[in-house]
Amino acid sequence: MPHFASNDTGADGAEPVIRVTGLRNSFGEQVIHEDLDLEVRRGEILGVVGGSGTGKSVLMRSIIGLQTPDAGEVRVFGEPTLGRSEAETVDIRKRWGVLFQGGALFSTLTVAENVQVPLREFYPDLSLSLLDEIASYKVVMTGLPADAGPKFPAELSGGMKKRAGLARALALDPDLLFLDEPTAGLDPIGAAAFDELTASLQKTLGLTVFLITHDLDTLYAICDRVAVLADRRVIAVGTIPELLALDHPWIQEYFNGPRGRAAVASQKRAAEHEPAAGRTGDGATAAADDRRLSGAE
Ligand SMILES: Nc1ncnc2c1ncn2[C@@H]1O[C@H](COP(=O)(O)OP(=O)(O)OP(=O)(O)O)[C@@H](O)[C@H]1O
Repeated sequence: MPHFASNDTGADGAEPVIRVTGLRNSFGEQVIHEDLDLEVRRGEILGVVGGSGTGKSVLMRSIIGLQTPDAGEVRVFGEPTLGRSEAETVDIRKRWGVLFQGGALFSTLTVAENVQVPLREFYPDLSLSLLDEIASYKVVMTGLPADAGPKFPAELSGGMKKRAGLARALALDPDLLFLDEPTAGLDPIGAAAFDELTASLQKTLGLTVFLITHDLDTLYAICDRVAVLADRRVIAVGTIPELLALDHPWIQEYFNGPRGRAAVASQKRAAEHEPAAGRTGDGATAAADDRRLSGAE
């Protein structure tokens, strides 16, 4: 069950899990974010979109403390995270998991050892047998075959690597999950399977998910709301119908362009023909998806 600090639930019970206010990031002369605000609500999957280089990953890195902004405030679970030491934020960092772009697995470690990295970092006294047990559980939870644990990343397909990265992100039973372009590089069937896994885990584990993506199918299939980055800030946040009602050229081009129309058509087909196996399914097809993933990549 997600747990929250006493001060992170407002009077309406909807205090955001992440609140970014007035964020500014720059690299030399290049200003990436200026006065950026964003809130991520408890229990939602928030998709984060924007053109290449608009600063989606830098935003995520600012939230998780890998990038020090020039200005602004970041609160996670109601606690400020900027300007605080690793020791001061350890209780917050334990409560999130991150799947970096490309999986970012350590190539010299097995899948099981990769999953154990955050466990060893935050719980150095865990016994080897418990580490193994938790890793095995997380591997299976993400739809990988049980024998994937002793394998090295180089022995895995692209889809399996993503699942291994997800297993590592879930190692600490987080409340909050960051996914940076999780379906990039996957074929459409593998991407659909990964979306379904994300939605299923989000629901089962009660996760809040911050999901950076370029994949319109993912947005339509599993995101509750979408935040749009442009002009150095978040220009809009809302459901896709809410965004479509806005008269912003990038938003209109993005959602109503050929790829956007194809994503809508694909959603309609899935709803008409395969309601249980569409990209918002309940995970019942995970085994079949996994077989396809393994075979397809
Ligand atoms: N460590 C860094 N040093 C200098 N510039 C950086 C650094 N990290 C990111 N940038 C620059 O910041 C900008 C935003 O990068 P970021 O990776 O956040 O974009 P993005 O929106 O995630 O892009 P994409 O969709 O292509 O992944 C880019 O112009 C990038 O070159």
